[in-house]
Amino acid sequence: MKYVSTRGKAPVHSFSDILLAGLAEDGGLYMPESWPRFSADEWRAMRALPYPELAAKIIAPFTAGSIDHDTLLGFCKDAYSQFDHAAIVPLTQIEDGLYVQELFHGPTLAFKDMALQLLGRLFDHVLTERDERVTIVGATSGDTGSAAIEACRGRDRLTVVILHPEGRTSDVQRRQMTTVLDSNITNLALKGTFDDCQDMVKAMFADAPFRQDMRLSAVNSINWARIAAQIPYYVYSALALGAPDREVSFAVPTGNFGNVLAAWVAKQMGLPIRHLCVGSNRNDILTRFLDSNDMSARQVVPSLSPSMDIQVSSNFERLLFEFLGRDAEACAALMTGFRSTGKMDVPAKVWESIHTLFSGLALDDEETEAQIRSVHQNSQYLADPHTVIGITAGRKFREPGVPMVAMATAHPAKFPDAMRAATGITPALPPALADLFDREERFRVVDNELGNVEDAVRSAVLSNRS
Ligand SMILES: Cc1ncc(COP(=O)(O)O)c(C=O)c1O
Ligand SMILES: N[C@@H](CCOP(=O)(O)O)C(=O)O
Repeated sequence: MKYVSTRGKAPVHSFSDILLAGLAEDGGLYMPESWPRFSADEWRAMRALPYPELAAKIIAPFTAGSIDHDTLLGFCKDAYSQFDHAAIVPLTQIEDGLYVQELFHGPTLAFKDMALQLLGRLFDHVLTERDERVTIVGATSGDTGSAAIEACRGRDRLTVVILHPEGRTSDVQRRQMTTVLDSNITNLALKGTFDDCQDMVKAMFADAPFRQDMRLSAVNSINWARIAAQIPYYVYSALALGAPDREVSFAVPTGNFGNVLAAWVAKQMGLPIRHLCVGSNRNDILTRFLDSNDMSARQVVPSLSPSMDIQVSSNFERLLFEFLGRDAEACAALMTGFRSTGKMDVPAKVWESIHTLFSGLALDDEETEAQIRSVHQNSQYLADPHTVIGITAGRKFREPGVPMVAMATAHPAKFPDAMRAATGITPALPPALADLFDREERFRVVDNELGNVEDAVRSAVLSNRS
């Protein structure tokens, strides 16, 4: 498979190249040149596959030409071997027509493990083949950071620098990152929001000499490999609920738009997905856009679902590119305009076709807390503050005869204060994390200033190599 940039001014690359590059040189995001498709018979034949085999089948067309199927299968088996549920991504019915699919059975208790456990292995493989090293710079609002750290710790071809917004993650989320003391891991607490962290990562990529010198790479969902590895769980639940002989809808709590984008890709690949419902907190730019074509960024406000405290959703660019008929020039113009004005005028026709497939629902903190309580009381299901937003969106948009699957993106133990306030229950951390609050923490607070952050990245690389 070859990959093109959404801004049309970067060279076409192979999977291995874009895995290491992360972001395209023209500031755009990589997209596959074409969509692989499976026939109804091919989907049916996948119904009996264990999750790692299903994952390898779905991801293989995207790695074709770079990584062969058997090698990929080995990585998938290994990546999902340490998940704490036999089904890896178990599906539970909580109401009539409404299901929850749990994506948090990996080592760091959030859906990010689904892709990052695989990415760590892919990075190692490609870097060993090429005898190279890279520096991963990542931005996190709480979950990507720990999943990336866990997947990459101790890998000597990788130096990892993660930026989190100071004081804006839960304590559990912060400690899951800052208590990992391996020499290839550095945590920076940026004085700012997640959007500032993500902007900082993009600014480092835009500094061509620095990018080259440090051999920068990415673990956020700007890296296409993240999206590819998030597709299989949609296939898994759709097949379990009757696809390809029945349509299925999904409800996804959304921030950077990477998770729901993977569902949309599954539809491009021929999976009969009827409707995609997006849930957000008060940082509701995406749901405002879906409701009324209002794509205007506001100040990021802290919420009970900190991982979704995001206003600039990177992966929206990929959707836009596709709905603009892959017109890279138009896409680049809209994205640069958005960057400079904080507002995007999406052509009405484009908005209408997106709106036909996607719907959005935003909940404020009070509603989120009330929904956690009500789902627990009515269905005996303990949903974390992100998951419950997806469940509520799914409930609103479900249609008779079409199963609605809400994605459970994080374990409730990551947000003990919110869970206790809503239900009186403090979910326990699993045994592997039971001593999290006794562990030593290491991180540096940095100003939101490019030079400072680049210096910190440089010294992380030097100290990891010495
Ligand atoms: C727990 C949780 N739920 C939902 C989201 C939103 O997912 P996405 O950014 O892929 O839209 C995130 C962060 O990305 C998350 O960590
Ligand atoms: N919610 C994320 C933010 C980054 O999203 P990503 O999927 O692009 O890595 C987080 O928890 O860090």
